Amino acid sequence: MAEVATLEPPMTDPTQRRFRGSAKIGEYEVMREKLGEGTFGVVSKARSKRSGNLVALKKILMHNEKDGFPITALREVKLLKMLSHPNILRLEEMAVERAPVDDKGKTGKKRATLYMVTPYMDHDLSGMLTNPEIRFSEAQIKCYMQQLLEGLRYLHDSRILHRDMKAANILISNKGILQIADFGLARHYEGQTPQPGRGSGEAVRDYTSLVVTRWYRPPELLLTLKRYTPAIDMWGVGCVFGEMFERKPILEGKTDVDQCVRIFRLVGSPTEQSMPGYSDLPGCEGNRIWEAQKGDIDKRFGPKISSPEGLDLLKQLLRLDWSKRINAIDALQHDYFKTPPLPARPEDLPRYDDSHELDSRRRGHEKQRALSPAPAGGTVGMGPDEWNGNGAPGAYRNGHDYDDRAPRGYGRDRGPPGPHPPRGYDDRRGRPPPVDAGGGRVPAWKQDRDARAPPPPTNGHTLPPRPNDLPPRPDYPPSRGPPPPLARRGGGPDVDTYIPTYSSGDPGPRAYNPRRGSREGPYRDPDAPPMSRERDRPPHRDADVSYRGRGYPQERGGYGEPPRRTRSRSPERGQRESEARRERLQNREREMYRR
Ligand SMILES: Nc1ncnc2c1ncn2[C@@H]1O[C@H](COP(=O)(O)OP(=O)(O)OP(=O)(O)O)[C@@H](O)[C@H]1O
Repeated sequence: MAEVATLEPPMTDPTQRRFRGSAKIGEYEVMREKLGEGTFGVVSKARSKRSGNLVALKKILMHNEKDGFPITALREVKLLKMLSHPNILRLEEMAVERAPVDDKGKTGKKRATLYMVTPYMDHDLSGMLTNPEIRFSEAQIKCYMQQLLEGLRYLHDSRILHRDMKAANILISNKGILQIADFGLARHYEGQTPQPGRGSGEAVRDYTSLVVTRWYRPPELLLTLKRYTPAIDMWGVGCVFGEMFERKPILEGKTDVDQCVRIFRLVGSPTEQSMPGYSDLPGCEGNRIWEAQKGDIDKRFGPKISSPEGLDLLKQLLRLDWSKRINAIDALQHDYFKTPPLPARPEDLPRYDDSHELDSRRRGHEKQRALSPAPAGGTVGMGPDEWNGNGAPGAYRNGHDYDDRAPRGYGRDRGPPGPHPPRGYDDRRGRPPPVDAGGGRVPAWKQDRDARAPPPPTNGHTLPPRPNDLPPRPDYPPSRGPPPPLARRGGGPDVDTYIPTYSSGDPGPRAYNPRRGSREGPYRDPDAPPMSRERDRPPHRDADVSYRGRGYPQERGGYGEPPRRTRSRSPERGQRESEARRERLQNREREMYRR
């Protein structure tokens, strides 16, 4: 929360009404139950009885009542309250629905439900692009791009990283106004604001790299750069720009490895010239499968983007070198916006029937395709990390192999809409995910009976892709042979695998220095909570904590199986241990939410 408190007051737009305060939910009449849903909110369409205006009510889901108000929602509310710009969704007020009272006038343990009230926007970009009745003209694309860049310029100038730039988070009204929404992953950043002609500048501290929906995630985050800059949002803008021409996400990676392969296939494989410092990034070790990619961006987008200026802007947004990737200030000055057809005026744009991402999912326009989960908003910095060997496709969601039956959303999977889950699967439609006996969230892999436990974490080391993650053979030169054997390290199934842990005597990977990568000392994830004492102690086979955060030989069970216990424990001791473990996990989770 500290980072929010230190926010400098952003520039304000006097034409925007400011945050009002709180209202009662009874002041709104719900018109449509569900416009959209995410992990922390179900969004409904409503009308204000006071003003008659249409609004969107985002219900803040409390997955774990014990933990109180979700930190992501708190962040979102705090940031939105401070922001004021025509291209940023405005938070009008919070609406409260009091917990139902019983005969004695008591609410019991139930808490009030909170809603974020924002102006109703007729469409989101993802919904529009999957609506076959909507076709964008080039002037219209330019108009939307200009507004998107204006919004981002304002955000970055206010030292805010959005960290979840994607088409579903870009809202558009029938007046042609575009607004950036969903600040659940946004945060304040330290460092210089972007300056004209100077990219996004240098970052001054580390943040978690587990942000941004995979299909929109920039290569530096896929390779786990932590000292990142607003350039991560600019990559997302590039993806959205391309999407407006192809009418579907341009890089639909099924795993993080596959995502990289697709990126490099589009823009060329990284070299020290095109992406200085890439080979020092933690995610690069052992993953050299992309060396021969050339890049087919001209061939792919040349015919679709009619002007060379448009193609150039796309290339500058999708630049591998994050320090040189174009910033919003410069992008707005790009010749693309100065050459005919000139950007349309918002008020001249056509009006359409409402289009939301959820509608397109319902209409079945989305093909059955890979979900591309980004980290849970609430689990930023948590959860299995593919590069760390847990990276089964979909690992954020179900902790093991990619499974396109799984529902969207659990653990705030920030992927594009997916197919509906099978009956009986908790699809979180307004319901919280299952909780375990201790009130904690049940790891997704535990919810799915067929799922194996996730593979062990690897202390922040990069592991080569598992065979299932590998792209088809042509991308993997046979001369290289199969990927090297997996280094075994790390912990059990319910561990926050994002936290690097080392057994004694194992220095672990060394720290990455983003200023040309000197590697010094044991690597420690800056976003991780302090190491627990257990993890600093030498391995102890029997206790659960002993295999958590430590390697165990492959022959002991392969992926995901913890080592077998060799000594029996008394039930009391077992219970004590599991309570202690639960408490540790909850503390860790709380710590993670705080980041
Ligand atoms: N003000 C609004 N007007 C109209 N629709 C909206 C509005 N706000 C959100 N939506 C719809 O709800 C969807 C989800 O909203 P939002 O991204 O804020 O929720 P979320 O819980 O953070 O979702 P996710 O976890 O997928 O990011 C949007 O894609 C959009 O379709």
